Amino acid sequence: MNAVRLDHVTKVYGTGGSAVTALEDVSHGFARGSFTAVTGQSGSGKTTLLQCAAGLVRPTSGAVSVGGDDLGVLGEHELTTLRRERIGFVFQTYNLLPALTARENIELPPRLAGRAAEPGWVAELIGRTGIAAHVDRRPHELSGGQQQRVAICRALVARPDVVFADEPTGNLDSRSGREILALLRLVVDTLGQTVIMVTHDAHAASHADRVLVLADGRVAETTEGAGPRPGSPGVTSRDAGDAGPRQGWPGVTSPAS
Ligand SMILES: Nc1ncnc2c1ncn2[C@@H]1O[C@H](COP(=O)(O)OP(=O)(O)OP(=O)(O)O)[C@@H](O)[C@H]1O
Repeated sequence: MNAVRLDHVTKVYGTGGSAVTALEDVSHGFARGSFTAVTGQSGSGKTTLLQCAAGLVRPTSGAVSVGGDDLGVLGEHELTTLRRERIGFVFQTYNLLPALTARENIELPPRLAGRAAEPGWVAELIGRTGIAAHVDRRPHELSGGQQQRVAICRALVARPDVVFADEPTGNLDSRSGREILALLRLVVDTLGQTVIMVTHDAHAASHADRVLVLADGRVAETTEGAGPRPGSPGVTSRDAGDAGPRQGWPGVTSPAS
């Protein structure tokens, strides 16, 4: 079962002589519970793919589905609702609201949808991402890595079908970047979450199960099974511990569990 599927997606910006084909006939299924990195040179179409897959940009032709629902038949209002309720976003620049505390930022998506956040789930996310001591602070009082953990909690709070991460480690030092990648890995392995991450960084891509390499708007290469699982040499217990609780999340206490 795919969380997200693109079928023959083409996106052309502009018309006539100034037309740019950013994506050309891209077909790909992103399996539920998988971690995919989308990589490729600048201008290869990574952001356009993410925006089409997330319903932010409509393809010129082809179809996109999220959780089995065809985005092409949805109006703007329905698309906005789908993005809010079924898609989580993590950005390079965190995009937290500066006037709100970390906790208020995390609880914002359900509030915007007119619902209260689930207290147990919020508490679990805060605990698991290791930010319990910081939740009453505002974003400017947090480090970049802490802000990105808050952003990951916010992305997960509505239990979305998929989380899109756009260069999530781009603004972080290498240690914080490693911790965030380990955390995204845990989110996939322990919550069964689907993560699609756009990145320039080959090291970041190596945390994924699958790497999609774009070139000139096409899928040039797909590499399977690149990502390390918790307990494997690629994800050290130190990385995983830094990303969350020392005991690990349920189901990741040992590689065999
Ligand atoms: N809104 C737009 N209008 C016109 N052309 C655009 C628009 N957005 C992207 N493009 C063009 O589409 C192509 C793909 O751009 P895209 O941003 O998807 O690539 P990218 O791989 O994400 O690049 P980068 O790594 O530099 O962010 C590029 O040639 C870009 O100039």
